[in-house]
Amino acid sequence: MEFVTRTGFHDLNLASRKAEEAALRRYVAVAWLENLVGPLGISSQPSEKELVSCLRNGLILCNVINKIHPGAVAKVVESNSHAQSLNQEFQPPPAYQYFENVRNFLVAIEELKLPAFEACDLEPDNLEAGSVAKVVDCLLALKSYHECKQINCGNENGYYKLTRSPMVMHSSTKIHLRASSESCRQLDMSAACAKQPPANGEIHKIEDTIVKLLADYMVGTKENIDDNLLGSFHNRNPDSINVLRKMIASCLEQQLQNKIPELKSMFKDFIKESNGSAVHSTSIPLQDVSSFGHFQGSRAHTKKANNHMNLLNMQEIELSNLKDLLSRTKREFEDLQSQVQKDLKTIGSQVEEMSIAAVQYHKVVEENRKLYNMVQDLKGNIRVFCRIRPAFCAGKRNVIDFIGEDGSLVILDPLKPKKDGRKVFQFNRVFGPSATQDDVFNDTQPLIRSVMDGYNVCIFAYGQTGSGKTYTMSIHMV
Ligand SMILES: Nc1ncnc2c1ncn2[C@@H]1O[C@H](COP(=O)(O)OP(=O)(O)OP(=O)(O)O)[C@@H](O)[C@H]1O
Repeated sequence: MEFVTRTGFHDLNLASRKAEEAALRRYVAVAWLENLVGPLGISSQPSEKELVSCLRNGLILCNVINKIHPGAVAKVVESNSHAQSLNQEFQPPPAYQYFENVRNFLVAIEELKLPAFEACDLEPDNLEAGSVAKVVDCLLALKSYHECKQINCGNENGYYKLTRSPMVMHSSTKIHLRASSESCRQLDMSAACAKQPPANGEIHKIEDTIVKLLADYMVGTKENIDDNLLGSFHNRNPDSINVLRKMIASCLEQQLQNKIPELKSMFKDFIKESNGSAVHSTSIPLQDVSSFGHFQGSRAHTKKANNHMNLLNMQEIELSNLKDLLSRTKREFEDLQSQVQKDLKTIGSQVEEMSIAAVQYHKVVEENRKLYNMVQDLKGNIRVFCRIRPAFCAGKRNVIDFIGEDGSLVILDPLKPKKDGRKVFQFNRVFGPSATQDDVFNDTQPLIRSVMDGYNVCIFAYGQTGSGKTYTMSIHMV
């Protein structure tokens, strides 16, 4: 039950452990390459970039595979500066070498059914997470293939083990997956495995899948397993099955998190939201195979929760915007209110001033009216005007002797002697034959205003027939 005690994948040092393991694998690969093709011109413990720069031109790769499998790469594009480039690790090789040699190497690797990588994984300036690991995997697989080939004395169909961890090689209890026992299923990554189909039936397929995952996990995490475990699994031993469950669940979780890096942060957020406290995502117990379903469900739930959180955040932002708008509107409304009150006050004072002015105006008007009528009175309550009609016959004698501005009128009777024939009359005003209707109206108009002011006024005309009474009293429209 050593596995159970070593399944601490969730501790926070997982990343450093992985980096350490990757570095060890890289050193083993470099040591093997140097052993095979001589000094590479890099340190025995190179960085990822150093290793990739060294392998980038493809010469070393082609030489290695040709040593293991002569003729695997028929034509290696040599460079004059090959030796030099080996020593100068960062000198970029010509592009055609890079592409041709690396491409030929990868074709040969695929023909040997070994795990390959992509040409772009050898780009030292664009190293992606896991790209160098793929290169190292390929080299170690080639190494295993080589060792297997040596053990089987050139029998290319012999099985070889894909070493994932250098520590496995040094382990005293390393797995012998190559065992040909009938009771144990063989874990074979080579073409030979493909040539040996698994046992018939669905159950065997599932078993194969589980065993592959198990082995992958065990090798990858430096765990080990005794030969009895697979047998126990076949015998439905509950303990063994439980161990397998835990390992597979953990393995799947790890692989998922590696493939979907953002899953970790999503898990963190989800757990924070759910529990209200920060819990590391790797602390989520995935105890059995069914946990994977739960994990997937949790992922969907996390996505949903994230969507809800985003929605909630957006609504909170909108709410705060609305609050700001409301407070701004309130302030504007208050400003408007105070402004309106000020305006009302101003208008009130203006109205008050106007009403005072109006009262004063009325007083003045009243006073003016009184004074006006007083003037009318002083002019005389009874006024007598005399209007002389123009003569109709030109040949008739004129009896008007004199018309004074002060209202005096002198008449001369031609039939009587001069002294007796002269008659003098006094009126308020005398309108001569040439006076117009307007002249008469101008003198009458003030009386009409007195009528409007409430005074009684009477205007009448007196005279003999045809003297012009109706004509004078009528309004003459010009
Ligand atoms: N100032 C004047 N200028 C020109 N024509 C006048 C004037 N006054 C009166 N007449 C004319 O004299 C004529 C007689 O005038 P009017 O009818 O007004 O007289 P009357 O005094 O009213 O007569 P009655 O007493 O018979 O009614 C009219 O044809 C009128 O047009």
